[in-house]
Amino acid sequence: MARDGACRGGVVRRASGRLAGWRARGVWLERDARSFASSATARDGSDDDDGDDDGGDSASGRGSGKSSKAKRVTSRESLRRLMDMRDPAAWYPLARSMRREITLHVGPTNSGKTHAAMERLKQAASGVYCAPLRLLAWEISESMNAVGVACTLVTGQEIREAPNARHVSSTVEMSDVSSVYDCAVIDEVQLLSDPHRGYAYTRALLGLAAIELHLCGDPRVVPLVKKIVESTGDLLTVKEYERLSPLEVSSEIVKSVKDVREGDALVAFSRADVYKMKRELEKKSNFRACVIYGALPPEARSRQALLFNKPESGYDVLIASDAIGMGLNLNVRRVIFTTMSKFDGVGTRHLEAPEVRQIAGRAGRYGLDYAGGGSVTTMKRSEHKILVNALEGELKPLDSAGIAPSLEQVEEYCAIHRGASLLEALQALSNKAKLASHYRMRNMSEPIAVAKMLKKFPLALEDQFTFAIAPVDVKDPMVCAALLTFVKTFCTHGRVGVRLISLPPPRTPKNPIQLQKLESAHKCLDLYLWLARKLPKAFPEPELADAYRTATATAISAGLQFLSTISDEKNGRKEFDGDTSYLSKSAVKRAFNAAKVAIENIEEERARAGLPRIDQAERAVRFSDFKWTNGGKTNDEATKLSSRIPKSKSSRVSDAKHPNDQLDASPPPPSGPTKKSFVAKRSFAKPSWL
Ligand SMILES: Nc1ncnc2c1ncn2[C@@H]1O[C@H](COP(=O)(O)OP(=O)(O)OP(=O)(O)O)[C@@H](O)[C@H]1O
Repeated sequence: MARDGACRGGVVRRASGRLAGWRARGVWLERDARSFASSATARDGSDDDDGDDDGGDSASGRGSGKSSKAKRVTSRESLRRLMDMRDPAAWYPLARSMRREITLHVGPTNSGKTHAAMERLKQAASGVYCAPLRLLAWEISESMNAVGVACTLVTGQEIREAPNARHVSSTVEMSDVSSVYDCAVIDEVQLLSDPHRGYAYTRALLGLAAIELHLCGDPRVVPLVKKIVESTGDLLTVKEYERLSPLEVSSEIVKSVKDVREGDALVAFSRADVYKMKRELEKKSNFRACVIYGALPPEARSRQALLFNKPESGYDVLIASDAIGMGLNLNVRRVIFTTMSKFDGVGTRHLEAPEVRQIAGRAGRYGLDYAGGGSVTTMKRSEHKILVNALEGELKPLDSAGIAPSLEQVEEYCAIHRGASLLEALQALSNKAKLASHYRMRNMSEPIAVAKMLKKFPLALEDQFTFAIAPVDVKDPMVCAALLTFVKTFCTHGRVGVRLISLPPPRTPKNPIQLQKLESAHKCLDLYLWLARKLPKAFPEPELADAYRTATATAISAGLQFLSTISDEKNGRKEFDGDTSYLSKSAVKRAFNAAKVAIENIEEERARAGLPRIDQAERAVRFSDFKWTNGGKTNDEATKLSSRIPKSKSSRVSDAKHPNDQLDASPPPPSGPTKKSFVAKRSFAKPSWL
């Protein structure tokens, strides 16, 4: 209880040094809180084991039997407590020491609920905005800074500090539950129920220590939030909103791309379909199309949105996947569903009503050109009825919020079951934990699949856990290969250079295949940056990775512009006279040159410090032991990992929730390669692949 007292004292004193909170204390409080519930007993139990081994009991068979029975009882009790996750609210003592005023803003898309919450946030002396996407976290930090509210950006990959900032814009996974804020906003709170990311929303909702907490989401979330708030003892007010501009279902079916008009957004559900539609449109009409889909880096998505929104850009039509459903303010007149079905990793299914509403709601955005009224329709007459039903019917309320096992719980499980692996711990915690009826365990198929692959590596438990929860697009073999390369190099050298990733040449991509390679490279660099934040000593080149990432995103954006098959003459528009400097071929070259300069600077610094050149050793791994790409063929192990992810119904990943958006996964584990990892390395035999 002494620790509890310390936490509570911290509230009154008001936490200082918020960024330090992320870096050092973010996990501590959760760990601390859980220890009230369970860890003490577990630790005591294992200490007893040691005592018994060299104690007098060994001389007496009877005494020893009694003591091992006692140990078994203690272990069972520890396990029972560990598996009892019915009250996650108790994991956040700082937030529990307050009576927060929670306002739940609910309404359809484009009803001004986020706007209302953001107005409160701007007025507060200190605050935090928790975004569902990195793109949105960036946009909010920029818009806050633009109106004079200094706001720092925190995502899984980067921290951009604004001088004297008392406001923070972060992705929900990175929300800081260890500091006290005057105001906090959680956007798109209905994602509480998302099978993959819901746990991060639960953590933010239960853990944010904000005097005023604003939740924005769709009305389906009301009963669930009420239920959760019952357990926290906070004050809850629900505010309902109506759409600010009308949205009608148009009876006009868009039978072919010839019927497409300026301001239309065509929605398809795969990258291939997006490009197919773009080719067809540009062949048969005078329109040029922007594209937006989940695998595009946030910067590229934002630039495509900018081109589409600017009337003089020559890009009048948008072709997008369901990635447009969230986070972009798009000047859309009409949303056209090219299909009402999508492949979700298991099979082809009809779109669910909430998905349809989220996407359709992009038309007629308040404050933009078509605010007078947006419309929505389909390309197939047979699917029009599905659209109408999806928009008109009652929606089922959400009934459960996500929860995920933490590193501390995994460690505790392994302490109780001596010798248990990460895989066993994850499987047991995700299958056997006892939860209240309004919580459900996060879909663990991806971390479990990665944990299986990691079993053969000599890693400490904590490092294994970090790699297992790393945000990896498991559908992309190049990214899976990058993860394996990183793990292997980490085990052999303890230090991982960014140039292990074979970057495509600094050229504007000429076709969707070249573009796809750049997209994959961008995801690998994102992964490196994420790991660099968790294990900074082992991944020492975040600046370099960031320089490459910027260059790659620039090349992708330029590629998207130059991929248009339609000429300016045919388009009848003059060149976009806005800021296109970042899109030109020379800008791409400049960005790649900046990356080269960054490499040289890093090497010079290392030479001055008497350190060996980075990567000499890592290069050896890359060229001999591990071909992660070879003439376009991907590494076998990576393909295996990619194919091992069970395609269960619950593992559906909508393109709107593309792993690119999820690159912040899970709360940050303590940073730096742990001492334990090196202890572990020494105690393991040389791995067979060396
Ligand atoms: N009172 C207002 N004054 C000016 N602009 C507003 C106001 N309310 C909303 N807006 C603008 O209307 C648009 C939609 O608002 P907002 O994003 O808050 O809606 P929302 O209900 O959160 O929708 P979504 O869930 O689709 O993001 C935004 O561009 C926002 O800036």
